Amino acid sequence: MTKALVAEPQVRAQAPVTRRPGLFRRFARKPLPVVSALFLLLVIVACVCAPLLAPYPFDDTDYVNASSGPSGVHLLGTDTLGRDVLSRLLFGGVHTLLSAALTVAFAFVAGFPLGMLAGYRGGRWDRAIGWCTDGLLALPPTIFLLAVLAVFPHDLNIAMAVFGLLISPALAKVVRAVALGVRQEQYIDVARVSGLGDLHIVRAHVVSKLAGAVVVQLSLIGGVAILIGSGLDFLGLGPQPPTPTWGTMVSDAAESLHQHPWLLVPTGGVLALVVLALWFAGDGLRDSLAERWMGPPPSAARRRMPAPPAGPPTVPSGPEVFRLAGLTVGFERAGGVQPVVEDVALAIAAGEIVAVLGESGCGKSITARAAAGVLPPAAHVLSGTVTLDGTVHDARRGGRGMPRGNGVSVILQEPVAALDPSLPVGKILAGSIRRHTGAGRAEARALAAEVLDKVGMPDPESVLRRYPHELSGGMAQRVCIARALAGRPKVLIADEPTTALDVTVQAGILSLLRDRQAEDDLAILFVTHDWGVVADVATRCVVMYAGQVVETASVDELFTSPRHPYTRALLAANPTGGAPGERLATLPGRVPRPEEWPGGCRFSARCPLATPDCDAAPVPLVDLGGDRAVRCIRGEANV
Ligand SMILES: Nc1ncnc2c1ncn2[C@@H]1O[C@H](COP(=O)(O)OP(=O)(O)OP(=O)(O)O)[C@@H](O)[C@H]1O
Repeated sequence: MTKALVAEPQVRAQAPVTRRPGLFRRFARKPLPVVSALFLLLVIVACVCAPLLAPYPFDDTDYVNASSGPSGVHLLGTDTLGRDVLSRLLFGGVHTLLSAALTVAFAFVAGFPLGMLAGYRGGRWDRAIGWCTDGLLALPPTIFLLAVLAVFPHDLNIAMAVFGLLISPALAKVVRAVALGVRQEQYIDVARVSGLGDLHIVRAHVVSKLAGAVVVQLSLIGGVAILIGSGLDFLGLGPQPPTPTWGTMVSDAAESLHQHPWLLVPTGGVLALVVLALWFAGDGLRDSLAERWMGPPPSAARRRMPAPPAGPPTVPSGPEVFRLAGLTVGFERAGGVQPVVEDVALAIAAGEIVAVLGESGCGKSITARAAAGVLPPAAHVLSGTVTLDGTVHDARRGGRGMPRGNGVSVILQEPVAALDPSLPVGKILAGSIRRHTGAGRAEARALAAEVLDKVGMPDPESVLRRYPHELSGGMAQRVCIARALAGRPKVLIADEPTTALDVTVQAGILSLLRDRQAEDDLAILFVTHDWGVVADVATRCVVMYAGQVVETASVDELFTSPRHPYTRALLAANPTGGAPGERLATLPGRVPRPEEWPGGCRFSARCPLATPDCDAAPVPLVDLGGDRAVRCIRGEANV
C-alpha cells in the first residue's frame, strides 16, 4: 500500500542513483599507490617463485666474477664470494617477508579484538584493556627480542611473531580510538534500539569505519617489521650463512663497502623500496576505503513553522503498554553528578501518541533517550524504571533486557546522522529485517522494499540502492521510520523527528506516524517544542520545565484549560495560535540551567503569579484525577 505523499519535495528522488566505483577502481585511480602495490606484488611473486625465477642457486659461487657490478651474466652483480646478488635477493626475500608477515598477523590477531572490545564496550573493558596494552607497550622490545632469540637461536620467525604481540597495542589503541568515536554515532544507538545485536552492529557498522585506520597501521607495522627483522639479521641473529636474508646481505655489503660500494645499492635499495611501497600502498588503500562512504555533506536542514493543526488526532485506546517511573538522569560536572531531569514519570497506552513538550533545555530529549536506552555516554541514570508490557526494567542499566526493535524503537531529530553513511539503504533495512524475521538475504531485500512502500516512499527499489547522503531529509526520515517499524515495535520513541525538516515534509512525516499509530496500534512518545505538532498528532501531553514534569493532561484539556502558569505562558507564546497582525506574547527570562535550579518552584522567577510560598519548598506533582496532574502550589485552584 503506497501512501500519498503530502507535497514532499522529491528532487533527490528523481535524480539518478549515483553508481559508485568499486574499491578496486577507486584504488586504480591513484598512481603512486598503484605503482607501489604493483611493485610489492612483483617482489612477493618473484620471491615466492625464486626456485623457478632465480638465474642461479643462492649459494652458487662464481669466483671469476666476484665483486662485479651489474652485467649480462649477473644482472645485479655479485658479492665478494661471486654469488649472484639477484638470486640471493629473491631467495632471501622469502625469509624477510615471511617474518614481517608473521609480525603483522600476530599484531592483528591480538590488537584488533582488544582495541574493538575496549572501544566498543568502553567502561571497565576499556580500562582493563588499557592497563594491559600500556603494560605491554612499556616492555623494551629489543631486550625482549634478544631474550627470545637466546631461547630460540636464529629463529627469526618466532622472534618476529613475538614482536607482533609486543607491537599489537599500537594497533589496539588506533582501533579503540576509532571504535570509541563510531560507537557514539547516532546510527549505532539507533541500530541498537532497532534490536540488532552487538556482533551484527560491529560487523555491519563499525568494522567498515575501522578498515582504513587498520590498513594504515598494519602497513606501518609491516614496514617496521621488515626493518627490525633485517636489523636482527644484520647483527647475525637471524638465519645463518649461507641462507640469504636481506639483512645479512646488507651486512655483507657494509663489510665490503670501501672495496665494492655497488653491493649496497641493490641490497639496501630493495629494503628501502619495499618498505616505502608498503606504506604508500597502505595510504592509498586507506583513502580508497574512506571514499567508499564519503559523500557530500547533507544539505543544511531548514527549520520552519509547522503546518496548522489538521483536525483531532485518533482517539487513544487500548491498555497501558509503556511506563517510565522515577527517572533521574545526571551529567558529570565539577563536584559530582548534576541531575538534569528529575523524577520524571509518564505512561503511554497502545495506539496513543504522548507529546513531551517544553522549551529548549527542559530535559525532553534526555527523558526520551533514557526511555529508549540511548543516552550519551557522559549521562548517568541515577534512578528509574522502564516498564514495557508489564515487565519492569532498570533504567540505570540502559533498560538492559528490554526487547529492542520489536519492543521499543527510536527515531531521532537528524535522520541522516541516524543512518550509517557507508551502507546503502537496502543493507541498512535488510539488517534489521533479517534480525527480526530470520529472512534470507533476498527475502529481506524484498521485505525492505515493502516496508519502504508502507512508509510512503516513492520508487522503493531505487531508494534501496541509494546511500543516506543521496536522500532528502524527508526521505531519510522515512527510511529511519521504516527501519524503526521493521521489527513491529509496540512503542516508538520519536525525539523531535520533524524539527530538522521542511514544513511540507514535516506534514508528510506526521501523517505517516498517525497512520502507523492508528493501523498498528503503535504507542508513540513524541518529543517536540511545537504546539502545532502537538495539536496535529498527540492524544496526551506531558509538559516539562527545568528537568521536571510540570503538567500532564489530554491535549484537548491542555489547550482549553491549562493549569500550570508555564503551560499557559507557552501556549500564549505559540506562534500558530496568534492572529495575523497581533503582537505575539513572549515568555520573559530563560530556563534555569540545572546548576541554578532553586529549592522551591523552578518556574517562580518567571511566573507572574509567584508568591514567597512558591520558593519555600519543592513543589510536588499534584494528581488532579483522570489524566491530569500539575506541579504548582495553587494546584486545582490555578484556573
Ligand atoms: N551531553 C551533555 N552533556 C552535558 N549536559 C547535557 C548534555 N546533553 C544535555 N545536557 C543538559 O541536559 C539538560 C536537558 O537537555 P535536553 O537535551 O534533554 O533538553 P531538551 O528539552 O530536549 O532541549 P532541546 O529541545 O534543545 O533538545 C540541559 O540542561 C542540557 O544542558
